Amino acid sequence: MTALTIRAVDLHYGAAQALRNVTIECRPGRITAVLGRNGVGKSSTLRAITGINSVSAGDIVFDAEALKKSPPYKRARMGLGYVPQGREIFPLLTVKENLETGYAGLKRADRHIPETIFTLFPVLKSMLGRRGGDLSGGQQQQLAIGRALVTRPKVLVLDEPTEGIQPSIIKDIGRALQFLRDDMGMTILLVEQYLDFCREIADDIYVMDRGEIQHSGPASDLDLPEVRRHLMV
Ligand SMILES: Nc1ncnc2c1ncn2[C@@H]1O[C@H](COP(=O)(O)OP(=O)(O)OP(=O)(O)O)[C@@H](O)[C@H]1O
Repeated sequence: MTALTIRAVDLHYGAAQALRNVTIECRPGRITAVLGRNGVGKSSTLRAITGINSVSAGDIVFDAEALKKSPPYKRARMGLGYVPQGREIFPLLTVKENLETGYAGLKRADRHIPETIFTLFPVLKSMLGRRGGDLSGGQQQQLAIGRALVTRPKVLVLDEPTEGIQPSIIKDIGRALQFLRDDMGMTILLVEQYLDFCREIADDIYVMDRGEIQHSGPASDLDLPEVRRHLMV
């Protein structure tokens, strides 16, 4: 099982500072959730982890190795899977072809779609030949998670997996993430605005406000009024 640590990270967009001294410990084989309103820096945190955005201070430590300036494709090859906000499905490719885009960093022998993906999300199997753009938002989210799983990640990071999705599919996604943690030992980090979802599935919860971590602790022991105060606009 693999640990992921975000250590004292600052991130700037030009002169504007989006992250200030952000430290997050993702324990191996656990689900960590970062909660926060729109625009507080959740996506920036994940883009710093994946290497899409460079940090101006601090580092990301993956499996005891500091990633420094390692580019996104190398991080993916090390076992970092990413499910971006808005899903970023290729609308004109079929479901199967979307899944196969996950093959890029894999050895030839590993270039197949693990059956687990269809066990977790049976709808993908029945829609393999359909275009990504024809799927509902919830089905696209399942496809985006499936595509990340094709890369055989050790650590999976997800950007607002419940955004704009109907409750029954949110439940399916929650169950899938718990299965990946409990049965596959995966380390999972998700950023969210939806408190109840995080309380249900996460082991550790961090609360972010204005680019800083304001609060953190085990999900079983949350100071709910304090968390809600940070989530209110
Ligand atoms: N590419 C960019 N250039 C300049 N500023 C940016 C850029 N991306 C984000 N920001 C700013 O950085 C801050 C943090 O944005 P970020 O997207 O990380 O927040 P978020 O918590 O993920 O919000 P959301 O839920 O809306 O995605 C915001 O003030 C945002 O306007």
